Amino acid sequence: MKANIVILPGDGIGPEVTAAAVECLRAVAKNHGHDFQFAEHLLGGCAIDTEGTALPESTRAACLAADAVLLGAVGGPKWSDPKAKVRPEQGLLGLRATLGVFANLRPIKVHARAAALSPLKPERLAGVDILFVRELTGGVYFGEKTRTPEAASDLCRYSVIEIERVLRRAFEFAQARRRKLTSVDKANVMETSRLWRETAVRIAAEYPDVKLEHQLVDSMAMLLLTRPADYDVIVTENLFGDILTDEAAVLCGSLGLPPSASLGAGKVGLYEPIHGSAPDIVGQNKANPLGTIASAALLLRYSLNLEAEAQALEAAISATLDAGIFTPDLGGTYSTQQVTAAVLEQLQ
Ligand SMILES: NC(=O)C1=CN([C@@H]2O[C@H](COP(=O)(O)OP(=O)(O)OC[C@H]3O[C@@H](n4cnc5c(N)ncnc54)[C@H](O)[C@@H]3O)[C@@H](O)[C@H]2O)C=CC1
Ligand SMILES: CC(C)CC(=O)C(=O)O
Ligand SMILES: [Mg+2]
Repeated sequence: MKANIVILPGDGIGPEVTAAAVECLRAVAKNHGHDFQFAEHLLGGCAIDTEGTALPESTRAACLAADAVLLGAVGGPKWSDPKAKVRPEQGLLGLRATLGVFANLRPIKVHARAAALSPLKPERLAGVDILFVRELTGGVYFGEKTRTPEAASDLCRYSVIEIERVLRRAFEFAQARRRKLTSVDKANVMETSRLWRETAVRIAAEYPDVKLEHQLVDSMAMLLLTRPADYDVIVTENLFGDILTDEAAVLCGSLGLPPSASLGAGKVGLYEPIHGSAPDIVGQNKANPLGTIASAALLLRYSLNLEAEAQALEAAISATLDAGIFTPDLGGTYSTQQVTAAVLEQLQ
């Protein structure tokens, strides 16, 4: 098949990990007789430096016209002055809104050898397989912001439509998995959460085969570490999902491992690792590329409908971890390029 894939390396370790994923996608294309065309564009701090804006019009247009978009990460200390007028993260939020990708899938799978590096006891990690569905285009990240010398505010707003559409996605994923859905909110305090919970109860009637439960976000943060194997699909709003999924990465052994797929009603999906630009390790050939390579596997699955190819890439990642070929975040001594070479070898 022919596919046009936009690559947004971004900032920090973004270019290192996207280069690794592109190599893997090229290998998959070669092995299976596909024609993937890659086009790189600017997003984030690198775009601010050259274009004065975090999401240039040329990037926006290229993403809208693509079959799929693969992103590294944006941001870093160079662009983090609190008084800065434009910020790299605005570019990423703008891209998510432009593509309308309201459902951010963040699968948390535990690979036994990598998870041995987790601070959690191995018996707690046995059988962990969670799919987070994080609402991605609403809530406090997108609400009105105010600032005076004395005070600041960020509005958290959700419409019923925004809540319904992401809940339906989550129920559908739960139907195809173990038929349990945990909806996470802060309904004891927040009005948006009360609307979220009310909507979840109403939508649940459409999915009688799925068991719905509610969990407050603060206790969820604790349960994720004490009883992680109890969860199947977890659906939550934007900010809670951002925080809980970085916490859940601890179950995997490193923030460098979990991938993500952001999907909406439109044709273009956005794929990115869940981590940020890791300024502390940039340019050292130390970044774990597996979260981005696994995001490329999700791209094959959800945007290109190439399930066998997605599975082949996931199996190559798994075999690399089986062999203990770890970057330093997993306690290893292998470089980004050596880990990528090991995945490529597994793909042969
Ligand atoms: N999607 C995106 O583009 C995101 C961007 N950011 C931005 O990234 C910048 C840094 O944020 P932080 O809070 O430091 O979060 P971070 O996720 O960049 O890094 C947190 C820690 O995890 C490590 N880490 C992250 N990814 C890794 C990988 N692939 N391999 C090995 N180690 C890895 C880093 O070295 C660091 O010690 C900020 O400007 C932030 O706004 C943060 C999260 C998401
Ligand atoms: C806007 C991003 C920096 C938010 C984030 O941390 C994420 O999506 O994981
Ligand atoms: Mg995050």
